[in-house]
Amino acid sequence: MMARAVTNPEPVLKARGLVKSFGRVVAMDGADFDLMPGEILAVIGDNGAGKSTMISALAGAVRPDAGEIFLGGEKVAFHSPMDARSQGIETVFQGLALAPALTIVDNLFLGREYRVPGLRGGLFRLLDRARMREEARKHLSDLGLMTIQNIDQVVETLSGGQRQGVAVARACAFGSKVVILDEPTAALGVKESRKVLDLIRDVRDRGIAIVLISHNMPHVFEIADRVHIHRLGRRVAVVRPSEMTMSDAVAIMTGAMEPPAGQPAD
Ligand SMILES: Nc1ncnc2c1ncn2[C@@H]1O[C@H](COP(=O)(O)OP(=O)(O)OP(=O)(O)O)[C@@H](O)[C@H]1O
Repeated sequence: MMARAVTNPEPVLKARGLVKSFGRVVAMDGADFDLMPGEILAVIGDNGAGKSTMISALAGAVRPDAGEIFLGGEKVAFHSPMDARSQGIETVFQGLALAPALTIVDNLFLGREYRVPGLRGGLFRLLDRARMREEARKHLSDLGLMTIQNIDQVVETLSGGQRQGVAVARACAFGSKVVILDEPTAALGVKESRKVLDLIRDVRDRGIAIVLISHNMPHVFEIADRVHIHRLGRRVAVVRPSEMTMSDAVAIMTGAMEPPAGQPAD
């Protein structure tokens, strides 16, 4: 009988030994990270554990002092968030990166507007509004966000959940491989959080790998495929919600409990 080949898929995004100090504070102290294709990976850790610093390094917003980052198996060095974005890593930073005074369409295409073809677009930078509106409508309806009736609505008139929805739609609309969401439900009520969680699952089901940083353990345990536990600047364990209770995960996070033997599994 032939042995069945067991191939571990290559992580979409991977980091090894990331280090970053801010003066005397060591925010990352040899942090490892693995995001597998098509998964929702939650990152949890106490305040100050270094989650944001690690995510910022993966998103091109922080330059690590040491360590390596691999995208699709290739070593990368991001020089800016735009650089990471152009290689397929979209990040919705905490507090949202939407411009409140602009419309939904304008926000979706902010920084990557379509120009009309020819001289009028090239020389005079004329925007191709019709194309942007058509695509905005398509992205929002693909993600089941057509409850937002009017794509010309100004973002500041939307509810918190709708805004988060637009930010997520924007992040996954542009051929991304990875979407990083920093506390996407932090400011939301129960109903709105639910919509955003459903949306995150939909995005995952469309094949985009998602990193979800959250302090909300019930949310994490509801939607994450795996949970990366961060403590004192590094990964101490990766667990599956189906195999560990929430209180044990929190105990590992705070140092009250040792991580399971053999952790973190590579
Ligand atoms: N730009 C900076 N300058 C100085 N110190 C920083 C900077 N960014 C982070 N730190 C410090 O690095 C450590 C890790 O911070 P970080 O924000 O990454 O943690 P966190 O796990 O995301 O915390 P929280 O859950 O509170 O957001 C903290 O001690 C923080 O004060």
